Amino acid sequence: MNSPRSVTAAGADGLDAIRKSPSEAVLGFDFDGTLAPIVDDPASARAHPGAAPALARLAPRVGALVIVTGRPAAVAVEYGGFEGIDGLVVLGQYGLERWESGVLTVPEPPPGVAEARAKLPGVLEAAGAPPETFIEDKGQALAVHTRRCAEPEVALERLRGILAALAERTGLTVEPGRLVLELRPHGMDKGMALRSFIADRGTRPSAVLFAGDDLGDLAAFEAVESLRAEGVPGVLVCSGSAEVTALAERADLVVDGPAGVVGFLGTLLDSAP
Ligand SMILES: O=P(O)(O)OC[C@H]1O[C@H](O[C@H]2O[C@H](CO)[C@@H](O)[C@H](O)[C@H]2O)[C@H](O)[C@@H](O)[C@@H]1O
Repeated sequence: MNSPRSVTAAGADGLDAIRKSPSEAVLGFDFDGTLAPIVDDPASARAHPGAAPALARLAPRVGALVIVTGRPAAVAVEYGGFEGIDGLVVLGQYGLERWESGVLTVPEPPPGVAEARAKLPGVLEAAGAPPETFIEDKGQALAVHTRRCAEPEVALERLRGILAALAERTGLTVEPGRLVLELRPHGMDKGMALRSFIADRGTRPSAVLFAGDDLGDLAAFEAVESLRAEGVPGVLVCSGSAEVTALAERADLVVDGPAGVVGFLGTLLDSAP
C-alpha cells in the first residue's frame, strides 16, 4: 500500500486547489470501509470515532461535504453520528435518497424490489446458499451478504449468476461489493449522484475530492476524473484494504482504511488560508 504521503501529480494539484480555495471545494465520502470499519454484521457498523468530529471541523470551512453511500441515508446518518453536522448532505442508496439538516427524501421503490424480496429466499435456497448467507433489506434494494459464511468468496461466486438472473427478471441491477451482491434499481450510481449534487449547487467547484474503498465507488472516481478533464482539479482517495484493489490502482493516494481516512481529514486543510 502507498504511504499517505505518496500522491500523484494530479492529486497534488487537487490538494493544492482545495487548500487555496477550501470554501469552494466539494468533498465527497463513501461510508462503509471509508468512514466506518468493515464488520461482520452490517447493523453493527459504526463510523470511526474520529470521523464525525473530523467532518464537523471541515464543514464550516469547505464549500460542501457529501456522503455518497449504498446505505439508506437515514442509516448512514445514525451509524455515522452525523445528525448535528451543519451543512453535511447524505446521498443514500447510491444517490436515490437525500438527507440534509434532518430532512429525508426517499422515493417509492420500483415494483421489482417487492418481487425480488418475495423470490429471494427461495432463490437462495435453490442455489444451496449456506445458512449464514444474510439478506439486508434496505427498502429500495436487497443486499445479499456472505461475509459470515465459512468460505465467503466461494459462497458469493456461487450466487453471482443466479442473482443476475433474478435481477433481470425483476428489472433490477446487481451491484457487487465487499462480500455482497445487491439487487437495486437501475438509473443511478455514485458518479451520477456526485455530478448532479455538484450541478445543483450551481457554482463550479474550486476542486473535488472523493474517498472510497469499494467497487461502487468507482463511478464516483470516474465522475472526478471527468471533472478533471473539464478543468476542475480533483483528488481520488482510496481507503485501502486487502479485499478490493481496483480503487488503489486508480487513486491519487491510498490511506490505511477508515483510520487512515480520518487521519488524512485531520491534516487536509493544515496549510489552507
Ligand atoms: O457505499 P457504502 O457506504 O460503502 O455501502 C456499501 C454497502 O456497505 C455495507 O456492506 C459492507 O459493510 C458491512 C459492514 O461493515 C460488511 O459486513 C459487508 O461485508 C460490506 O459489504 C452495507 O451493509 C450495504 O448495505 C452497503 O450498500
